[in-house]
Amino acid sequence: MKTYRIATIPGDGIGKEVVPAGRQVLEALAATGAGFSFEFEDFGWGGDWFRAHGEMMPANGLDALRGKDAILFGSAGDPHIPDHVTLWGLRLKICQGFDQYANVRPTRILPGIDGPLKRCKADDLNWVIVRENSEGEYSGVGGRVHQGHPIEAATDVSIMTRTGVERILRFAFKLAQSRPRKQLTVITKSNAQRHAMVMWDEIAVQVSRDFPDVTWDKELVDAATARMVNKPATLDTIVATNLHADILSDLAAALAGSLGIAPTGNIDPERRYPSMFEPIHGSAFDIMGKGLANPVGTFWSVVMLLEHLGEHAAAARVMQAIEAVTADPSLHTRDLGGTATTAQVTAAVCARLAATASDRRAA
Ligand SMILES: NC(=O)C1=CN([C@@H]2O[C@H](COP(=O)(O)OP(=O)(O)OC[C@H]3O[C@@H](n4cnc5c(N)ncnc54)[C@H](O)[C@@H]3O)[C@@H](O)[C@H]2O)C=CC1
Ligand SMILES: CC(=O)C(=O)O
Ligand SMILES: [K+]
Ligand SMILES: [Mn+2]
Repeated sequence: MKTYRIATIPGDGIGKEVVPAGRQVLEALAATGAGFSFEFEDFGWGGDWFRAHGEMMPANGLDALRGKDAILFGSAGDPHIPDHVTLWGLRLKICQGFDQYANVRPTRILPGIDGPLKRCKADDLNWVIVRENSEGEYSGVGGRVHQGHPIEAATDVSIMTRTGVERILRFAFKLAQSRPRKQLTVITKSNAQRHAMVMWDEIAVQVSRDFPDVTWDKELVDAATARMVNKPATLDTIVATNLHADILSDLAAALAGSLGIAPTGNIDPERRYPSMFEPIHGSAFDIMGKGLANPVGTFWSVVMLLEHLGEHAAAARVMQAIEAVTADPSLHTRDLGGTATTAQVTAAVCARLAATASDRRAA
């Protein structure tokens, strides 16, 4: 029987609640005759590790992850440590260290969930946002001088390389091609940002020639927000820069009902390194430690993890279990207007997996 080696990194805040819940779902899946097993290794990196060791993860931490089949991540962000220290010290260190350049963020309105758009039917909103995850606005290039003086200056330089832009556009065209509508929207800001974003548009034209069956269009990012709200059905696969897609995907999640539902994969498409799966949300300081976190974003990330491992039947089973649970309003957490706890939703998804396993045995 195949055993997958999975690293779990809960990190901070509600990451410590939703990652153990995600692991429970994977264990329930394996226990119900999935035909494979998991070997988990948990890493206690994050804010607590920082307080003890002065760094968010060990300097050689990537070496401990390198041999894993996948990583399940929670969140980096601690109320008592600056956000740029926590994010760069953990999540971005892993994403950049393992060149996980494609950040894939699907959004759908799951059964039973009441989205905020009154004219949007559930079927009208079915998107995958592809976020460039290695460079652009989050290259980490820049500096700060004369701190505290009137002449203080600071820069965050956005770096776009032809290699980086071409590989993410190629990934996005390929993903669009694999979806039924074969439709891609390339989002930039190439009116105001007249260098790198113009290069991005030009490379899009070049890459599109290799995908003649994909219908594609361009949208500026400001107009794209309005289109997401007013004409959601005109979008399918979307590709955008690191910053733009970060923002658009939180909007997408909210339009589909809650930030707590949305999943993501930080993917190395070439499979040189392990890929990392996480809910798109952060540490949620306002609800951490209360058992209120919606674990669905993590469970859907687990589905993406299973897809990445090639376990398509198991992925479909977990997705069906999630949808059966969202369809029941008594199992909605507070962000969805319900009263269920993280533990109750997790137990319900695990029970559903057990039930479908016995259905399969009976069949
Ligand atoms: N991938 C990562 O590691 C990320 C880390 N962060 C970090 O997290 C910290 C907090 O960031 P915020 O901007 O407040 O964003 P956030 O995503 O943590 O929270 C925004 C709002 O959404 C709610 N929310 C988020 N996830 C939820 C869930 N699963 N269930 C129910 N409600 C949920 C929160 O309660 C809060 O009201 C910061 O340190 C930030 O840097 C933020 C985003 C991603
Ligand atoms: C850091 C962050 O906001 C994200 O990865 O979505
Ligand atoms: K996260
Ligand atoms: Mn974000």
